[in-house]
Amino acid sequence: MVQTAVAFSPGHISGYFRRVEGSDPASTGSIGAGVVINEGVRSTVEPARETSVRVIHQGHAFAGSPPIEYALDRLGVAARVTTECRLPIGAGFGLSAAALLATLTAANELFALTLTAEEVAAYAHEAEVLHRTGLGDVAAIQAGGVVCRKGAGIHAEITRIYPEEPLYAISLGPLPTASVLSSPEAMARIAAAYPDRCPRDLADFCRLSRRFAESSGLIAAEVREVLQACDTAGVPASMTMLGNGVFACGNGAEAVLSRFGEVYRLCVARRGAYLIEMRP
Ligand SMILES: Nc1ncnc2c1ncn2[C@@H]1O[C@H](COP(=O)(O)OP(=O)(O)O)[C@@H](O)[C@H]1O
Ligand SMILES: CC(C)(COP(=O)(O)O)[C@@H](O)C(=O)O
Repeated sequence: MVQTAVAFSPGHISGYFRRVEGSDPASTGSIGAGVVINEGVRSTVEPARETSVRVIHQGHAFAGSPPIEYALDRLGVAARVTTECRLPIGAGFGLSAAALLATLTAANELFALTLTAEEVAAYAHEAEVLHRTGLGDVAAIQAGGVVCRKGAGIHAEITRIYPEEPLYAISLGPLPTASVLSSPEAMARIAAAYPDRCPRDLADFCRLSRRFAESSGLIAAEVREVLQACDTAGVPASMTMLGNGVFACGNGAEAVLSRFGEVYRLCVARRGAYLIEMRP
């Protein structure tokens, strides 16, 4: 009998977004653009009498993840879950969505729930919206690419391009997504800053994101310092939404960012969440 399922989901860097308020969680979300990245969350799921989640990041383990606990409950299953990631949590890399998608993808196989990938995404999206940990990340992560979401929710029209070039990112600390999504002032500035067009390529994505970040009022002093260094070096860069971090692309990006912290070299993901293995 199979006892363990392991799945992976890529993360997502949001560059710009606008909240869309629907009549229920399924129709609530955001429009906007972002990049699905090859780094994300690996989740190991085993059946258990009661659900528990262990989050492992850089050798440290933390207990609990309300969105995952909620989503497993919605599926009517109980499991012992271990998530692992290299990128920092709460830093705008869409890891809450990745953790949900990886865990639910594994749970679907482990418990033979026979959900389609869209149904898995629907449960993950609901958990994100209800816990205010994300709006458009799950919709984006359903497949890879530089993503432009033209409507809210997982069934919205989404265009994707797949550039080969890498992008680079650093984190200067967390910015809890719920704290921004719960602030009417911040949400009003964000709505007014929305650029209202899709990016043509990765450099265009960086530029549109930067214009949005500038008018959103979300740029903290330490993020500003990194962006200024990128400007001086002629490197297109912006802020990871929603985190105190910077992403940048093109020649020289890695060299500039490395002056401020550990640089993550990221590629544009080719696909969404997938099962890695089932083992006894
Ligand atoms: N790797 C992970 N494993 C399990 N839960 C996670 C993980 N990453 C985020 N979460 C959940 O999401 C919450 C943070 O959400 P958020 O600030 O949106 O992070 P991010 O910007 O990384 O998506 C965490 O408190 C936790 O409940
Ligand atoms: C920006 C955000 C609302 C949150 O993203 P994160 O902090 O990475 O969970 C995202 O879900 C979006 O709608 O674009």
